[in-house]
Amino acid sequence: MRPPGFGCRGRAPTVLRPGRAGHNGSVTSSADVHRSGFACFVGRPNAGKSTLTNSLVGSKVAITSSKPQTTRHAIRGIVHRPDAQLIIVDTPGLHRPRTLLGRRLNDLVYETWSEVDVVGFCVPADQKVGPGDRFIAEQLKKVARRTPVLGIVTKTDLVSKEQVAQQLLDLQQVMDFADLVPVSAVDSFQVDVLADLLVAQMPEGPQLYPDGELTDEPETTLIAELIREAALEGVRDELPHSLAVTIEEMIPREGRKDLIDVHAVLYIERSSQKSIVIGRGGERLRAVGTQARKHIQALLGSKIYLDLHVKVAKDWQRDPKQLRKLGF
Ligand SMILES: Nc1nc2c(ncn2[C@@H]2O[C@H](COP(=O)(O)OP(=O)(O)OP(=O)(O)O)[C@@H](O)[C@H]2O)c(=O)[nH]1
Repeated sequence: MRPPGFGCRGRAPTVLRPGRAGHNGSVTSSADVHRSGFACFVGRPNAGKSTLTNSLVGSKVAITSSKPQTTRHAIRGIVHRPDAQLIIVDTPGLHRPRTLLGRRLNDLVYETWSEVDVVGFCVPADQKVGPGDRFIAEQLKKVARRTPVLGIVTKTDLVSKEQVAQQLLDLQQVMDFADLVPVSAVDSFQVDVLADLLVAQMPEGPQLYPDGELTDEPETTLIAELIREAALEGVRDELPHSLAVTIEEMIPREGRKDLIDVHAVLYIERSSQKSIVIGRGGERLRAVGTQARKHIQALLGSKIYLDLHVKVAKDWQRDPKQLRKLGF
């Protein structure tokens, strides 16, 4: 269920910024104001958007991986602060679509941009600002009149201070930003500053989610994503895009209060991919299960038995019926 306000841009136009003069000339201190709203991060695949979301939220809600285009769902992380509630929508990396899945992912990105209060454009510090970034900037300019865009240089821990400064200058060339900020999610450098900048763009508003809630994604979606994340580790280039995970069943074990049975299916596109996912004597699949189980148990706060099956859904990325079945 969407909380009130999401997707509604018709909110009070006069938003008092903390410490800034309002229309009546009075200065509003941040202590007087509670803000709430939505933010999303955009950027090339692998720019560090999911990791930044997790760092801001302080918990693993979006899956991260060194494989590009890992994120497929608009998972929202929620940042709770005394003065604000910031809901972060994690979008897939924008790219030139080659398949039906690719086009659907891009549509999801554009839809999200028009619904949020602020967009953070992420560019990694260790890669030159390039055609991919300029492509995104061109698309962002279309929404920038309505939605403020922050320029975020990510992964600053990977380069020198001088390179960070140069990257900020280079990023500034591609479009006008409401603000520019360098961050590192890995060593938490300036993540709090970024949170302040995002919150400053939120309208005044009440808390939209209860205290302690970190995401409104269904638990099964998070669990499926954790399994996919584990399965992505160490697989070769073309396979990541062929993997999809569904949770078929999740039930408490009869007579056991402390154990949940989770039955999941890992889909691939071709039977030739089966041996890669399963590994010799089932070795790889077992390792995937062990890693996923660890994260799922942490998420649920309960022991689980994870039953993983591998099935072939032939060319599912190009088949509308199968895409629907897999939740896209
Ligand atoms: N050193 C360093 N690595 C980072 C940082 N943030 C992310 N990474 C790494 O960069 C890779 C990509 O990070 P993600 O957060 O998955 O990137 P993403 O932009 O969400 O990627 P997509 O889902 O493909 O769009 C992972 O290997 C992360 O561990 C950072 O601040 N410092």
